[in-house]
Amino acid sequence: MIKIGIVGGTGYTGVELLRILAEHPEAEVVCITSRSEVGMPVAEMYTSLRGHFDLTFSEPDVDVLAGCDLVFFATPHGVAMRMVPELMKTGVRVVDLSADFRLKDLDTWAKWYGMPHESVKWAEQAVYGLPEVARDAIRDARLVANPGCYPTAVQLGFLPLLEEGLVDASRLIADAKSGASGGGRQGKIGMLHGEVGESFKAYGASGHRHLPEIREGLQFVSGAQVGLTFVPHLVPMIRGIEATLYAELNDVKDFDRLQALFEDRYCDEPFVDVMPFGSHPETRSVRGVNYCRMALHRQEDSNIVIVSSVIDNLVKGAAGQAVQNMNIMFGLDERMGMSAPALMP
Ligand SMILES: NC(=O)C1=CN([C@@H]2O[C@H](COP(=O)(O)OP(=O)(O)OC[C@H]3O[C@@H](n4cnc5c(N)ncnc54)[C@H](OP(=O)(O)O)[C@@H]3O)[C@@H](O)[C@H]2O)C=CC1
Ligand SMILES: CC(=O)N[C@@H](CCC(=O)OP(=O)(O)O)C(=O)O
Repeated sequence: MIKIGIVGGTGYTGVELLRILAEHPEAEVVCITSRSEVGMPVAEMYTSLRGHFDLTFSEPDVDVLAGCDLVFFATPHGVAMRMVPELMKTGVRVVDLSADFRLKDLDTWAKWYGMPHESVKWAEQAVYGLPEVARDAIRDARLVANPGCYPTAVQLGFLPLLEEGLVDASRLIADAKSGASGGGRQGKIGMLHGEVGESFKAYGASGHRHLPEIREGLQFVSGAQVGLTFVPHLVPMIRGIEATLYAELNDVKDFDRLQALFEDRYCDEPFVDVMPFGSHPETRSVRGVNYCRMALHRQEDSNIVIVSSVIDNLVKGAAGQAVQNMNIMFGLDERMGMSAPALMP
């Protein structure tokens, strides 16, 4: 059994990790931390986990975490980069769900996250954990930077187009919408039901911290400079992201082969589902599961490719992708612990 530690176990991604790992046949959670709930039984705080875990929350402590094979950080930005250097000395492997190790350009990281990076060495060594791009590197990684939620939905949708150089990479548009659980569990006025319910708004339209992450990832696969307009929106639902993506084909004749291109690119990917041309993927079709489901569209004889891509922000956008990465790192079947279909309706 892989001995697992979770730092930040009371948050939304922490409890989602527990939900997935409860059914994982090769993983045992031995340590789960929360500074505010020390001594509280996990199953008392999250009654959905009654009968699954006999664990209590403890203080984050590197000496205790050192007894694990793998530690997940499900903490706000800035926490992992301070604990990882000490933890790495013990031989533990890490999957960080925060953004601390996602960017290679640390000046850009400091600009968007409002603090200097404190672990340059591990930022260099971390592997950006999008399995559909970096599976081989993830297998041997000591530290995996789990991609962000919007970046997962957006990159997977654009990937085949950019890898083949079929579109103008300087004029990409991503119009993305997220449920409120994307903002985490800590109290923020903007996330209250009275603020989010029966309302719908764009935010971060003049710049969001996921913009440089998406751009860096897409530049890596395309080998070209990427120009991206990315606008996130908050919708009155709890889970789910839908990203509508727009790209201009260099040669309009390529439209005829796009569906086959997407199907071929993802045919061996256990968690990417390319739907028939013209379908409309729904966020509820991925609720609670690790899938990215997508479909292609074209309006009349336009040269604009439209891709609609959906994920559950807490699963393929966070905890599920983190477990997928763990499975790869430990040589397990990537689907292990995540084979059930989504809840419907
Ligand atoms: N929500 C989402 O959809 C997604 C989130 N992420 C990222 O995952 C990370 C976790 O997100 P989420 O679960 O939503 O966050 P939450 O705010 O819901 O939970 C944060 C957790 O971290 C703990 N924590 C806070 N500060 C510290 C600290 N200084 N040291 C140790 N533990 C701390 C908290 O417990 P306590 O304060 O008691 O210690 C809590 O358990 C974030 O970086 C987020 O950006 C990534 C993709 C999607
Ligand atoms: C709806 C909402 O507020 N979403 C969050 C993004 C989700 C997240 O947690 O960000 P990371 O993927 O970088 O960790 C936001 O816009 O800040």
